[in-house]
Amino acid sequence: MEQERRKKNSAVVKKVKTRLGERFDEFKQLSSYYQRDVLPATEFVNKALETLGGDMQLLLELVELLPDPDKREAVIKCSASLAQPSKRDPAPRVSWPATSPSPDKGSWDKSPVLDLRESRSTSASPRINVVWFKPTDMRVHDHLPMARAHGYGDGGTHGEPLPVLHLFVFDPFWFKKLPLTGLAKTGPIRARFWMESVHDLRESLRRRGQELIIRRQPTEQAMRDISTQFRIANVYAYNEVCSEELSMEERVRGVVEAGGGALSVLQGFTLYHLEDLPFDPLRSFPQTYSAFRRAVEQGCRVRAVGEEWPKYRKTGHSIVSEKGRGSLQGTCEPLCPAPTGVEVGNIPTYQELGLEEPAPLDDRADHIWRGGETSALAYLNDYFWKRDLLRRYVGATNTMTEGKIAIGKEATTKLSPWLAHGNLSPRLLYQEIENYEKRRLKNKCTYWLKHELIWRDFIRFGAMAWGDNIFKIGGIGRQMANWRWSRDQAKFSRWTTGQTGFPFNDCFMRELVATGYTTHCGRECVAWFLVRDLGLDWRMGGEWFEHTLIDYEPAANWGNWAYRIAPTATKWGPREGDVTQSIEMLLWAHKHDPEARPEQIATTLCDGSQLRVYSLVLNAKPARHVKMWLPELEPLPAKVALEPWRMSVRELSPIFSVEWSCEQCTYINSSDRTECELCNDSRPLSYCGFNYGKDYPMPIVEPKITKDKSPS
Ligand SMILES: Cc1cc2nc3c(=O)[nH]c(=O)nc-3n(C[C@H](O)[C@H](O)[C@H](O)COP(=O)(O)OP(=O)(O)OC[C@H]3O[C@@H](n4cnc5c(N)ncnc54)[C@H](O)[C@@H]3O)c2cc1C
Repeated sequence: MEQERRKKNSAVVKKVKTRLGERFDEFKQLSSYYQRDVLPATEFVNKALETLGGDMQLLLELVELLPDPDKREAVIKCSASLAQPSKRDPAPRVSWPATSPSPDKGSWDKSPVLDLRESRSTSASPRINVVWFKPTDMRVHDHLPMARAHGYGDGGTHGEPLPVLHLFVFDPFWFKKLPLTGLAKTGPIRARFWMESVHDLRESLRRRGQELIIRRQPTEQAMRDISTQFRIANVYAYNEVCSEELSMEERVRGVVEAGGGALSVLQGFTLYHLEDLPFDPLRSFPQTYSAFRRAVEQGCRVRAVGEEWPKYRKTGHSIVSEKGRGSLQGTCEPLCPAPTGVEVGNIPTYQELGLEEPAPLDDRADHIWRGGETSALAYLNDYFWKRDLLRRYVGATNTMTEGKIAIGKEATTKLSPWLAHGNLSPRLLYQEIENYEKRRLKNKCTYWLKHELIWRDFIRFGAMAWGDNIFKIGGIGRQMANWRWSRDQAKFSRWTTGQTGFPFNDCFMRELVATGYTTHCGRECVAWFLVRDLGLDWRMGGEWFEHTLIDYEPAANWGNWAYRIAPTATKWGPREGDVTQSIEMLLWAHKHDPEARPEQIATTLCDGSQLRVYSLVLNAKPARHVKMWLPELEPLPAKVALEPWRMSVRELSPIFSVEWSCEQCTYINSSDRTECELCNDSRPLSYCGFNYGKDYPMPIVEPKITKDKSPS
């Protein structure tokens, strides 16, 4: 009997689906609310009729699809009474949009404005829940605040079903000027990524019959405005760890509580849950990354993705991998209705945000990122499953394994912009690594990606433990306050524009400006150079990164500067009488590039320090990275492109190994030279059309040159 019913139903579904197209999905959504008791029978019938264009016959046919016989019967009764209009229930308190707003085409600024009612919240105003999305959680998968707002509590229980308003605010806070440099907190490249992410989130919600309400004003003001129209029962949001964001949270809490509601702040962003940590991050945070890693690896588990959502929990489909369903369907359904009568709001223009429109991303970029969960998941699928790159992943912070080079398009995942904006949940990424390990291969590379996510957690929980010290000149242990810091604007400007005359700095800085990204190795090179060699206030570097990075996240940026860069750089030098020390990078390059021979780089090593500064020069043999971002150095042999001062320092000869042959000074040792470069008193500063000092600047500080010192 039941089998027959199912057979009949699937025939009905097939027929009606073709006829109704998108409206069938709407109907399905409505019936899921009805089955979950979010909608009473009368309201379900009213809305279903609207969706079906008033076709009662069709409705009765579709009602047969409902599995629960009581629910079917209630609808049939209700439809009969609806035949007499006078008996219809009064209009529901919270109404629905007749159809989901159609996705914006072309410009995403033209989102429709729904009926805006000027009203003051009263006890009769509709009660709603709010999901407060932030720039760090722009997705629908594995989103705890969304689950809670839609009535899913711990263990998947069903809470009070209220209409849910989804909110994203372009708060002017994110675009205000930074104190030392006067730069906008968010630069144009990251702003574009945000806009794309917001657009994607809005589309994703619309596909679920929801709407993303967008505002451009202080967040607490946005909340206040909403509370003049609705009674806000609960605002659900992810937690913050840095002080300015926490202050914003407190202001929002004030507004919500004044209206009789509550702000529920839920733990997220990290791989591990705060409550699962085997130590109290505020009282006994591990002193070092290694201690942190050992503690979490031994003492806590990673919670499952989206365990709050019954449908997702039940099917357990991968939303990424080839063997799973590969779509977001079921990750966060069914949902409560959206309130209507709200101005939906547009995504602002660059001009409205006070920014210049950015040029398209430079095609030399490691990746042309597009913001949003859709592209994040597609990219992840591509990296893991289609191109199968995880098996040879190197990892951002993998600096100790000789021969490993963390520069290059495939050496690291390039997921940071999506992780930083919450387009991708770290738990989902972790789950996918485990899938990969089960299905394809488990090796050091697959582990290393988990290790990087632990780094990410260390820095984020660290920001809780270290507090505002990560923004202060003295740093985490306040040990750097009295170091000789400078704020020399001319030096800073040469650093930011990639004109210091040190290719290992300049290539990464130019890449950063053009793309919003450079590898971890690049970030460490330029950051160390700023502190150790230029002696500039490290917070100026921090601000530059904050403005420029496409993957900026406050804890990750300031935490890395305060924990990793500034203390190490000031500990090791420069000491009295020292000149540039970051040349150590060349030593590191040697260790990592099997093709670099000691004698090729031994001439420009720093003096003694074992500090390992990485592999800038990676791809050292052809100096690929340097030449890609500093095309003016293209005519130079690789060794000279990496250290152009070889052209001007007699002790560094032979500068060009190619064609060199002067034992007793008669040979023209390179193509355009008329005299031996060693024996010639006026050493030429041009080579194959390259004019040193004109095409590329002389070094901003003197390179430290230690002749004939081989790396240990
Ligand atoms: C001075 C400085 C500032 C930085 N600022 C940021 C920032 O604002 N936002 C940011 O996401 N990363 C920052 N990093 C960390 C790191 O450089 C980038 O996360 C990494 O380069 C991103 O490339 P990927 O996604 O290919 O890395 P992968 O090697 O693929 O790593 C996977 C993920 O692990 C995380 N991760 C890896 N290393 C770190 C780390 N040291 N700290 C925090 N997370 C890490 C990132 O989310 C990254 O996407 C900074 C590093 C330094 C030295």
